[in-house]
Amino acid sequence: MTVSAQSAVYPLKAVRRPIPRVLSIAGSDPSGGAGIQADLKSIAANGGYGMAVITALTVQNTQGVTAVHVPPVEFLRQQLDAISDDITVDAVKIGMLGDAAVIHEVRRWLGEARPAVVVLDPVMIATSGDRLLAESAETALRELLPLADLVTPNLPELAMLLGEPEATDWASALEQGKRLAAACGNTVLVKGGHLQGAGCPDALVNTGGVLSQDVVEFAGRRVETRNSHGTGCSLSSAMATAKARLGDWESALRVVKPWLQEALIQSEVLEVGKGNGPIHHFHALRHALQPGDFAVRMWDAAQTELAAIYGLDFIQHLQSGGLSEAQFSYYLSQDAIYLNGYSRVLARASALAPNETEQLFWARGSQMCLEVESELHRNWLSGRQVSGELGPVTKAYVDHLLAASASGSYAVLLAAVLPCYWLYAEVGQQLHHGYLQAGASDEHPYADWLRTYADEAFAEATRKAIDITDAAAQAASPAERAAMMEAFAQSCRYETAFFDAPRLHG
Ligand SMILES: Nc1ncnc2c1ncn2[C@@H]1O[C@H](COP(=O)(O)OP(=O)(O)O)[C@@H](O)[C@H]1O
Ligand SMILES: Cc1ncc(COP(=O)(O)O)c(N)n1
Repeated sequence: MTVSAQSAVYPLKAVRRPIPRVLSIAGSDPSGGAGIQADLKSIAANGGYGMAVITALTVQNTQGVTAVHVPPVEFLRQQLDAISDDITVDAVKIGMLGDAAVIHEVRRWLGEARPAVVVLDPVMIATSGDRLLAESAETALRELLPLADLVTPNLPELAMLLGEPEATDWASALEQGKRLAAACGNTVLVKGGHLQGAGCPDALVNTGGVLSQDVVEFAGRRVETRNSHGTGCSLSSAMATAKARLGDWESALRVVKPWLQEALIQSEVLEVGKGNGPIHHFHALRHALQPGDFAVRMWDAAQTELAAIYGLDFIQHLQSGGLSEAQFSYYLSQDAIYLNGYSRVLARASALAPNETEQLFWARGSQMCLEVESELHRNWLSGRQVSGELGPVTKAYVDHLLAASASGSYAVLLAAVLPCYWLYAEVGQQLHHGYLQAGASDEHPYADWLRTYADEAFAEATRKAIDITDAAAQAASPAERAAMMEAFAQSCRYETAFFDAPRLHG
């Protein structure tokens, strides 16, 4: 009994490879949007292991091709043989071939290596209009077509291969596709990219009964973009990969077409070149957060509140010395109450910390809060008339921190406690700087207080707290990160409210 690749129980149409080894035989585009550079990205983005044998070098950017260099064909032979002598090639994509000698060499190799899947993108002219295949090589290219399982011409190439005028509507493009498929005995992917209109269809065409119908159409929306450099290269290498992974052309195009459409939609973010830019092959990849990224996001989020804090009467009057004694006393008394609650929350961060270093850091922070609290009572509040009653903003801020500590997420709790370090250190440094700029007068009514602000040890602790929170964000899930930003932003708002509370409640 021979083992068939087709299972009677499960509709497998061919042996499928989870990570197919896909070889691109194509030209190089140094700008990275087309040719082997696009192929390797496309193969990887579609789940394959990419390899590349270079047929030709181009001098190219998004604006066009200015020169082509075809290396000695003997060297091409060595590259091809080196691959097939060592590696099982599950699929091959053939792109720019340059001239007839290259085509003959690739033809020889295909005959010997007999890869399971061969996709031929009959590249002749680049999107920019520049020739990528010598005119004299067109006949050799036509003769190569029957060796491919799938041919992916664009409409001008389809017309040239048939020796007919270019199709200007979808129906005649499909008719041409059928004629080419019948002539070559393989499957043709007819592409609608060069037509006008809101739609951008593609179709698989085979008149030999290989597909579920002779013509299988895949509708698609046309993306309004100039970034179409390398779409044909990317499509053909993605199809080679997806065919080896999924087993049949229809399943392959069903996943590749939406991928390509999204790559066109998201191409704008790349900002590559002044001409026809590349598509975004890795649009589906969520980039891992790099160290420092989340700190930058938090800093950006804090800017509105920082500006609001600097604009507050309390801060401006504290700086100028015009702040009323009653408001300053209210601020100090609420600070003492707040620090007691904050100390408990930092103790909770210490309890949740994943390692001893962080455990110790937050425990020290917690202890420091209690020390500053008693210092406030001893040196600042003892001689003042203050009620010591819990104010509404202090209560709301501490409740918010307690809620964050009850969330059970270390990362969310850190995001909630961070503004008290960061914004306080920032505002404190600005106030201290302003005090020094104004001459650091001993006559300033709040001179003693302003001098305490330039505490390098607190600035250092703040930097450490930012780094720890940033690292926690890297380890967090996207949902947890969103909760972190929310908790951080809310604490920033409470920082502003805390500085404004003496005006309202003092
Ligand atoms: N503006 C567009 N919007 C959506 N898909 C497009 C667009 N331009 C091209 N495509 C798709 O890109 C692939 C390549 O098409 P095409 O531009 O016709 O070939 P080539 O890049 O070889 O000239 C096809 O799948 C086509 O449908
Ligand atoms: C090296 C090389 N190969 C192929 C193309 C075609 O690109 P497109 O996919 O835009 O038709 C190109 N511009 N450069």
